[in-house]
Parts: sequence; C-alpha cells; structure tokens
Amino acid sequence: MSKLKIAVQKSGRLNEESLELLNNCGISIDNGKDQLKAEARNFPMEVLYLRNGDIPQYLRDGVVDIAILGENTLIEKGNDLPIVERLGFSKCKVSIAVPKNAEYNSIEDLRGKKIATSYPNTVNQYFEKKGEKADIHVINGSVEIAPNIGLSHAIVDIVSSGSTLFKNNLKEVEVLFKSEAVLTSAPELTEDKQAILNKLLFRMKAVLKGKNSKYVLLNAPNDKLDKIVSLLPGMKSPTVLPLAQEGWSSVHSVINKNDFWEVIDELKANGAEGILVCPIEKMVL
Ligand SMILES: Nc1ncnc2c1ncn2[C@@H]1O[C@H](COP(=O)(O)OP(=O)(O)OP(=O)(O)O)[C@@H](O)[C@H]1O
Ligand SMILES: O=P(O)(O)OC[C@H]1O[C@H](OP(=O)(O)OP(=O)(O)O)[C@H](O)[C@@H]1O
Ligand SMILES: [Mg+2]
Repeated sequence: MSKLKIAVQKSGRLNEESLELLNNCGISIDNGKDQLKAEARNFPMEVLYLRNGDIPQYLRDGVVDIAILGENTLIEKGNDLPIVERLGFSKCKVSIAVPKNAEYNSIEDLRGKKIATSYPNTVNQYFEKKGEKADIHVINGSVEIAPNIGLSHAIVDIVSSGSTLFKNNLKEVEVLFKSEAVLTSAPELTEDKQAILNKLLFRMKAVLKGKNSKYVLLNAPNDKLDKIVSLLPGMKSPTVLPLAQEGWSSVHSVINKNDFWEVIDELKANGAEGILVCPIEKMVL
C-alpha cells in the first residue's frame, strides 16, 4: 500500500507546531532523535525532516508528496506549487525596512539603492509589478544588520513583533504580503496518494476549526432567550434546554474564538449568567 510522504522542517520555528498538528490529527510518529525520516504508526504516512528552502524542489522531483512550509518560502521558491490548506500558525509579514531616520514615501525612493534580502525572487517580482527594478544583494541570515554595516540601504525580511527591526534602528515602510504556515503539495499526486491526502485534510480541517472555536454554555432567563439565541448562531442553531429552576434555560453554542470577548459582553448585558467557555478539540461540520 502506498504511503504519503510529508516534508516537515527539520529544526526551526515550523518543526514543533507541524508535528503537533499531525499529532492532533491522531497520527503517531516514531520520532528518534536526529532522525531524518520517520514512519507514522497508525496512518499511511512517512515524515521526512528537511530544510525549508530545499522542500519546493523535493516536491517537484516527487521525493515528497506534501509539505508544511511558510507561505513566504512557497512564494520565493515554490510559486508553481499549490496552497492546499492554510494552517494558521507561524504568522509573520515580509516587509521592506529602511533606517529609522531615512525618508521614505514610496518604493521610488529605493531607485538605485541596494536592498539586502534572502528573498530575491519575491523582491524582484514585487518591484516589477510596481514598474521598478530592484538592486538586490542576497544574504542568508541576519539581514537586519545590512544597513548598519553599509551593505545596503534597505532590507526585505520577515517581521513579526518588529523587535529585530527596532534593535537594528530600522523602520518597516511597506508590507509585501502576510505569511503563515501552509500545507502544499507536489504538482501531481497519484490517485491513491490523493485519497490519503483527502483523509488527512478532513482531519486537519476538523482540528483547525476546533482551534478557532469555543464551546459556550450559559443560563438565560426565558424572557431574554430570543435575544441571547440571536447572539449565538452556533453550527446550526444553539441548543436550548430547560433548567430545573422555573423560568430559566441553559443555552449551548459554538462561537468563533476571535469574537468571544465581544459576544460575552453582549450576552451579559442581555441577562446571561453562569457563562462557561470551553475549548473544542475537533469540529466536523
Ligand atoms: N519571527 C518570526 N515569527 C513568526 N514566524 C516566523 C518568524 N520568522 C520566521 N517565521 C516563519 O517560520 C518559517 C521558518 O523560519 P525558520 O527561521 O525556522 O527557518 P529558516 O531559517 O527560514 O529555514 P531552514 O529550515 O532552511 O533553516 C519562516 O519561513 C516563516 O514562515
Ligand atoms: O519581528 P521579530 O519578532 O523580531 O522577528 C523577525 C525575525 O525573526 C526571524 O529571524 P530568526 O529568529 O528566525 O533568525 P534567523 O535570522 O536565524 O532566521 C526573521 O528572519 C527576523 O529576523
Ligand atoms: Mg529564520
């Protein structure tokens, strides 16, 4: 029986959360220390631990079938490969930054100025789209130091909290795009591998939806039920059960985790009491 080969970053920011996601999908991986390849015990899958930058070519060559990668790496080195699912972790931006005291109004201010980056294709494409030509100096790490040592005027690199820019006296002036971890795949998969991928995707979606949602239980006076139910649309509609105490009901529903503080305030304002908010492990619609 064929196995789906998935590439996961060997070490670095994506490694842990990628393995955690597979684990939450019920896939147990026998992980020896420093192993480059591991078999899943209970799913037709093999995990290959690789460097991010190498993964797009491995996908094209058919060495691996699918991979978890930063969208930024996919845009830089795997623009031809599909995003199968957005995974919601390792969120960051790819941005242009210049020295704090430099004047910057638009990309035209970078004409004839050197830009240090590890993302030359991304930068070239962005500049071309704007009708400009970038003068790029490729460096592979510590890009933010480049303006301070006279290597370049500007940089294009990953920004998350912005503290690396701050420490190097740089300011973010333009965001090329926002990135997150994504599941990508080889350009073509055999039918049996596609079937395994579909099974994995079903599980991943259930895990990701669960992560983004909360289960809410509360008590509501019956005369306020209509308003409270309208604040909690739920998956189909909320469950309403009578409480032992006359005139009160228990309402159960699911809400988006990002809406939750706003919704809780409104529920309270409308007479809800004893509000419980619980995590959801998996959610299948
Ligand atoms: N500061 C950050 N905050 C959030 N996400 C980040 C940050 N830096 C990088 N990322 C995301 O995590 C991915 C992996 O970053 P990491 O620094 O671990 O790997 P790398 O050095 O680019 O790759 P390699 O596997 O070749 O060592 C990046 O491609 C990006 O999508
Ligand atoms: O905005 P911040 O929160 O400061 O994060 C941005 C920094 O994080 C990444 O570096 P990383 O720590 O991965 O080091 P690296 O240069 O070795 O990849 C990225 O290359 C930036 O330098
Ligand atoms: Mg890094």
